[in-house]
Amino acid sequence: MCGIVGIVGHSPVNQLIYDALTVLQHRGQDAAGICTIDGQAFRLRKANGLVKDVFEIKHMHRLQGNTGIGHVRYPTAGSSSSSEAQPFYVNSPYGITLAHNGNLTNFDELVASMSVMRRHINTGSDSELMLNVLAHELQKSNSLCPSAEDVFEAVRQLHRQVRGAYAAVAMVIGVGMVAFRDPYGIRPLVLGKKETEQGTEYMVASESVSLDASGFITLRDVAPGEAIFVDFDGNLHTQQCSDNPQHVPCIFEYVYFARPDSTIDEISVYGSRVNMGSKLGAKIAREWEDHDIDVVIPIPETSCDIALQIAHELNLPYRQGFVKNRYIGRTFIMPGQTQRKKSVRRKLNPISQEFRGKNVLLVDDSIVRGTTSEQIIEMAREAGAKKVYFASAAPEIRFPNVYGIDMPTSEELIAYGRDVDEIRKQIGADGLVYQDIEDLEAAVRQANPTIAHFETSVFTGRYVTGDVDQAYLDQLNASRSDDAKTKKSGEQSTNLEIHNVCHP
Ligand SMILES: O=P(O)(O)OC[C@H]1O[C@H](OP(=O)(O)OP(=O)(O)O)[C@H](O)[C@@H]1O
Ligand SMILES: NC(=O)CC[C@H](N)C(=O)O
Ligand SMILES: [Mg+2]
Repeated sequence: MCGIVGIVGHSPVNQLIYDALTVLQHRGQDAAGICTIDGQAFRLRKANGLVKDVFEIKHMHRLQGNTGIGHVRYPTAGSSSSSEAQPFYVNSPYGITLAHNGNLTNFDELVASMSVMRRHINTGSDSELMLNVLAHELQKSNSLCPSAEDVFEAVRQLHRQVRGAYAAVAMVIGVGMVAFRDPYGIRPLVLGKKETEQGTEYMVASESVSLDASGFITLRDVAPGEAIFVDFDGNLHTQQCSDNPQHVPCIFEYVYFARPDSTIDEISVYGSRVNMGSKLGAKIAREWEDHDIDVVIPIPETSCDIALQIAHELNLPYRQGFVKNRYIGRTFIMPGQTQRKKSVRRKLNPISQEFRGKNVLLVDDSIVRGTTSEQIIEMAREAGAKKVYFASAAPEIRFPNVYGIDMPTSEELIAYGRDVDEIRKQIGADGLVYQDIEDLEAAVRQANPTIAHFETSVFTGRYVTGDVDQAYLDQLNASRSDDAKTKKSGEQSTNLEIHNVCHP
C-alpha cells in the first residue's frame, strides 16, 4: 500500500510534501520520492529508504517550486529496486511525472500495448506502465498545451485500458496537476485546500492525515472514477471520467493500513476500529459465555483501539502488556519473511507482571501470515501467562490480494487450507476467535451507509474488477511469492540511475 500526495501551491511546496509523506510512512517503508516543478524543469529525488533518510537538506534545497508530488512505496509489482521508486517520469509528449498507489491487474496486456503505442518501459513497475498510458492518451489531444477537457479525456481513455486498483497523481509541465481514482474507488484519495494571500492552494493525498500535517483542510474524497485537475493558474476542475463508476473501497484500509486519525470515504478509521471491537467483543461474550479471561492485551500498534473496546464490552481490564520499540517499523509490510520474523521480537517486548499467572486475551487487527501471532503467543507464555486466547478483528484471510497489498499467494497465508481450530493449534493459542465478515462490514459501514459493498477479496476470494482468474493468480504466485522474490533479489540492479542525475 503506497502513499501519494500532490500540491499546487503559491509558495515552495518541498517541506509541505515532506511533512505529508512522513505521516503516510505507515503505507510504505521501502522507498520515497518527491518531484517538484521548478520553472520548466522537474526536480526529482527518489531512493530506497524512509522519508527521513531519503531526503537530506541538500536534496530539499534542490526540490524548488510551487507544485510537487510525492510517494512512499510498498512494492506490489516489479522489484524493490530504487529505479522503481516513484514518482516516474516521461518526456514525451510532455514532461509528465506520476505517483501511484495500487496495483494493476492487466500488466501483461499493458506491456504488450506499449510497442503499439511506441513507448519504452525501463522497469518492471506497473506504475510506469500507467504513466505511459496517460502520456499516450494526452498525446492524442494534439495540443501544445492540453486543456482541462483534454486531460479528462485522457483519464477517461486510461480507465478503459487499465484494470485493477489505482489512486494516482501526475504533473504535466506547463499544464497542471491531475489526480484520479479507479472506477471502484478501491484505493483512497482525498482532496483539500488552503486559502493564502496569493489565492487557493490545492492538495490531494492518500489519507486526510497528510492534509492535516500540511495545514490543508479536507474538502472531500475524490469519487471513484473521478479526475481532479488543477491548472497552473490555480483553478480547480473536476469531472467524472468513468463510464460505470461504483464505490467499492478496500476494507483492509480500515482494518490495518490507514492511520486511525484519517477519515476515508467519510468513515473515521478510528471509529471503524472501535466498532470492530464492539462487534468482536459481543461475539466473544456470546460464544465464550463461561470464559476465564482475566485481562485484554492489544498487540501494538494497530489493534490498540480495537482491544480497548473489546475490554469495555467484556467488562475486563485492558492492559498495554507489550511495549513497542518505536524505532522499528511495521512488520507486515517488510519485504521478506526472514526480516518480518526477526522484527517481531525486536519490535514487541512483554511486561511480565501483566502476564504472570493470568489468562490473557491477545487482540490483533488481523492474522495474515501468522508471523506476529505465533511469536507473540510464545512470548506471552514465556512471560508467565497461564492461558493465552487470541482474537482477530478481521475474518480468516485465505485469498491473495491483487489491489495493492503484497499478499500474492494463498500458500503464505496461515488460514489457507485450515479451519479455525487448525489455525489455533498452529499459532499455539488456547482459544481463537475471528470477526465475522458481516460484522466487519457493518462495523465499517456504520458511519457511511451509502457504501453498499467493500472490496473484501482476501476474505471471500471475490475480485470486484471481474478480471482476476486462476491463471492470473498462478502467475502472480510465480512472480511475487516470497521464494520468487528471494530468487530475484540477487538479480536486482538499480537499472540506470537516471532518476537521480543532478543538474546544475
Ligand atoms: O499475521 P502477520 O503476517 O504477522 O500480519 C498481521 C500483523 O501485521 C500487522 O502489524 P504490523 O507490525 O505490520 O503493524 P502495526 O504496528 O501497525 O500493528 C498487523 O497489525 C498484525 O499485527
Ligand atoms: N502498494 C502500492 O500501492 C504499490 C504501487 C505500485 N504497484 C508499486 O509496486 O510501486
Ligand atoms: Mg500489528
